[in-house]
Amino acid sequence: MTASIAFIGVGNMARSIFSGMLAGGYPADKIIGTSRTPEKRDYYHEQYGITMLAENDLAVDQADVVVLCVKPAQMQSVVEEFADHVRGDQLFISVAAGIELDSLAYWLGRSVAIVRSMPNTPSQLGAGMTGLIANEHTSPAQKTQVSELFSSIGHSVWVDDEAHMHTVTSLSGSAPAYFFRFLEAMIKNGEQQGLDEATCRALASHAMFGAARMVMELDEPISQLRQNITSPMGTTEQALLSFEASNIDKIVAEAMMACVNRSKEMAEDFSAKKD
Ligand SMILES: NC(=O)C1=CN([C@@H]2O[C@H](COP(=O)(O)OP(=O)(O)OC[C@H]3O[C@@H](n4cnc5c(N)ncnc54)[C@H](OP(=O)(O)O)[C@@H]3O)[C@@H](O)[C@H]2O)C=CC1
Ligand SMILES: O=C(O)[C@@H]1CCC=N1
Repeated sequence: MTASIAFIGVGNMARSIFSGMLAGGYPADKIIGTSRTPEKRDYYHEQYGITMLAENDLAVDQADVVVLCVKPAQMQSVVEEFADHVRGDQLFISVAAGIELDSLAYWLGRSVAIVRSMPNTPSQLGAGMTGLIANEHTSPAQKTQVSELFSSIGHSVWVDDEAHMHTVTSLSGSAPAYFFRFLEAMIKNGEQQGLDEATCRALASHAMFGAARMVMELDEPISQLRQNITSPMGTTEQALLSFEASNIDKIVAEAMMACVNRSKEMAEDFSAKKD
């Protein structure tokens, strides 16, 4: 039987997940979303055909699976408000950065299956990547259910140590934004060289897409794929030398560690253990 799934907080990430699910054939009448904003409720209902509710507790009452999609700072108050409605047979999935399984369990107030996930927005195109970790109350069947859900909108990996979720955030959750920023810089320079924005966008994004496909589909070291483009005394070599002169490894490592450190800070700031 198809599970009823409630998304608590319909924003960018929830929309990315359920629109990917709908595109993959998940029935709209099995998806519930919540929002405090009447216009958003009307819009999402009309646009996607899903049920939209103002009350989180009513959504929880009707759901087999509850996906927690509010901002980390809002998670405690949102969860505590509906905690009285939680049933032991439900499965909770959080997408929030930094929020730990123990904190979620504490706020939910009972022994229940909880999966912490770190998805990303390409999920809306079925091209997502999600890191997952489950608490001790999650059964193998529930883990399979979660794998199937995230596989329907892309790929997923389970990690065995919750600390690795910070790394997952820096490698895939936040990473689409790094690549958007890189593309923005490339397009800006292409325009400065005289090409129009649309042409620059097409050229650079297809280069990024093709490169990503080569990495995923060819069984070759990435360094080899790079060298195959880099003719001695050619153009690519000059571009790469420029990156090295700016110490690209250091730039990227600093950005990723800034992401990881913020994720750790959020875990500390929004931990139930601080109550
Ligand atoms: N964006 C991304 O790429 C990723 C985000 N995440 C995680 O996803 C979560 C959501 O992020 P994102 O989607 O970007 O944020 P958004 O601000 O886009 O979405 C959060 C939504 O929560 C709703 N909300 C807030 N309070 C309540 C409430 N009491 N009841 C019901 N709904 C509520 C808001 O809608 P309204 O005000 O209308 O109620 C808002 O649209 C975060 O925890 C983030 O860490 C994880 C991976 C990637
Ligand atoms: O920026 C954030 O905090 C969220 C988590 C990963 C992507 N967006």
